[in-house]
Amino acid sequence: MSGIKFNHVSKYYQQGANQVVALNDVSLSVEQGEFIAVIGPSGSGKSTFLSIAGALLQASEGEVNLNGKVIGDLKEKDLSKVRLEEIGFILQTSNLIPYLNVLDQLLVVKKMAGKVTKREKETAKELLQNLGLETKMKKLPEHLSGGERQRTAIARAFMNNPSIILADEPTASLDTQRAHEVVQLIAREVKSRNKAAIMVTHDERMLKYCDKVYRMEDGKLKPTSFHLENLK
Ligand SMILES: Nc1ncnc2c1ncn2[C@@H]1O[C@H](COP(=O)(O)OP(=O)(O)OP(=O)(O)O)[C@@H](O)[C@H]1O
Repeated sequence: MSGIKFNHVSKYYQQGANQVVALNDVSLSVEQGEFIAVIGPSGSGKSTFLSIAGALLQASEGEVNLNGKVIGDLKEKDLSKVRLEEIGFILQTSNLIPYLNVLDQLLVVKKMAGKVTKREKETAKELLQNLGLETKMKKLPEHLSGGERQRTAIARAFMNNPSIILADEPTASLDTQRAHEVVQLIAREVKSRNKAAIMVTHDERMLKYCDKVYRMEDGKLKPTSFHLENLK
């Protein structure tokens, strides 16, 4: 199978003598070509959920399947490979490297792994062009607007053509117009290239771009009664 599947996943944290139940028996499947949103109050378990989906954190119980691989069965080396090759992370702040220009932000991982091929450079340029950054390729992050920085981070997340996209509050630092643009870009990538995407958001205006909306409450994930059709 491709995409993400959570099968009765729970996560517990030990806090002194107490055990915090951050995820409580979560089951969910996100198929290729599907864009889902997770909303919910602070502390409800959204970050924990996304970290487990991104193989950054292991579940305490249950099984997580990413593109047919059971994450709990993989060694750290294989987990790193999955993160690098199969998952594109888009975070709240763009986390760009201050001394690299926009083009190099996309190529830095390739550079570290060896030599950047002509083809890879072309791919990076095409991506930046698609995201409206063609005139910004040689600019450093400090000379970009918040929206341009976030679009650079998105281009970077798409660089490896990951089949899974995980976005944690991707619109938090953006104005309304940029926020819509950024989420539309994610939706477009999901639909045109058949990816599976999960977005954690507080921004209800962005839900209309998603296929399904779930609400996290006290570690439980439930489908919401948001009427997406009405939002469109
Ligand atoms: N490393 C940790 N150790 C102990 N408890 C933790 C840890 N990380 C999270 N928690 C607890 O687990 C619960 C879920 O936290 P989580 O960060 O997943 O929620 P969230 O919905 O992402 O919150 P927010 O919207 O504020 O980011 C909270 O009660 C939190 O205090």
